[in-house]
Amino acid sequence: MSTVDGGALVAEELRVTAGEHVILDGISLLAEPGLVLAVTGPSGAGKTSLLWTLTGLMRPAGGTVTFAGNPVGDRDDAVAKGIVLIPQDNGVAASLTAYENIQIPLLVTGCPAVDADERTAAALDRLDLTGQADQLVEELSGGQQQRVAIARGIAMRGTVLLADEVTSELDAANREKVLELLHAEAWRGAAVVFATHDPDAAASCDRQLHLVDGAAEYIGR
Ligand SMILES: Nc1ncnc2c1ncn2[C@@H]1O[C@H](COP(=O)(O)OP(=O)(O)OP(=O)(O)O)[C@@H](O)[C@H]1O
Repeated sequence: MSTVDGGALVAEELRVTAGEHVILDGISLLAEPGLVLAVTGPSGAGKTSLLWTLTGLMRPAGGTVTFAGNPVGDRDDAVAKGIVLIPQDNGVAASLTAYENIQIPLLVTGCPAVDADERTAAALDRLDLTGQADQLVEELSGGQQQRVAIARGIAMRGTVLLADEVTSELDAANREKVLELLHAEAWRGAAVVFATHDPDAAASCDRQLHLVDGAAEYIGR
């Protein structure tokens, strides 16, 4: 398994708005390499908005996001810094195969073809999807599609992995497997942030940032 020379992802005093609506106010976050940070909170608490802000998809109205001490700008800048997002809606292309959904982003980000093939096969294997490699994503179940999205995110081998509700459609066995994979990503050296509704899943993480009414508190060490 390759490792990354990761830095910390740090958000300070984030204020995130949508028009007049204040989604997050004064949120600070530390995601350290080697650890899995759970972001919890009720539906609408702002978990997705927080992850989108960390990866440059939403621009904060106030506050800062830095990686390894350098400001995170737009999405392209976040990608260049190795900040990988597995989105809540999976974001997989229905008309491509499972294999293509993982391989193409690797090729687009400059991974040599031989390495892309090796990483794609390995990621499919880790999610028990080798048998579905050549199936179109639209032919897969919701849980299988979610696992393709996770395989794609893991194959990117990011410095930071932001995983948004990635166990919501999985059975208990697959949920356990995915939690193990998130911890394996941290052991590889990534800083992992996992947004979840699931208290048991959150309890398995190293630390928990709980969002309520746009504010946050840390639970755990
Ligand atoms: N583009 C937007 N325009 C207006 N309101 C928005 C926008 N994006 C998010 N919101 C609002 O911000 C709040 C937080 O939404 P967000 O999706 O971040 O919450 P969440 O904690 O991820 O919720 P869930 O657990 O249901 O996915 C919600 O009230 C939502 O309606």
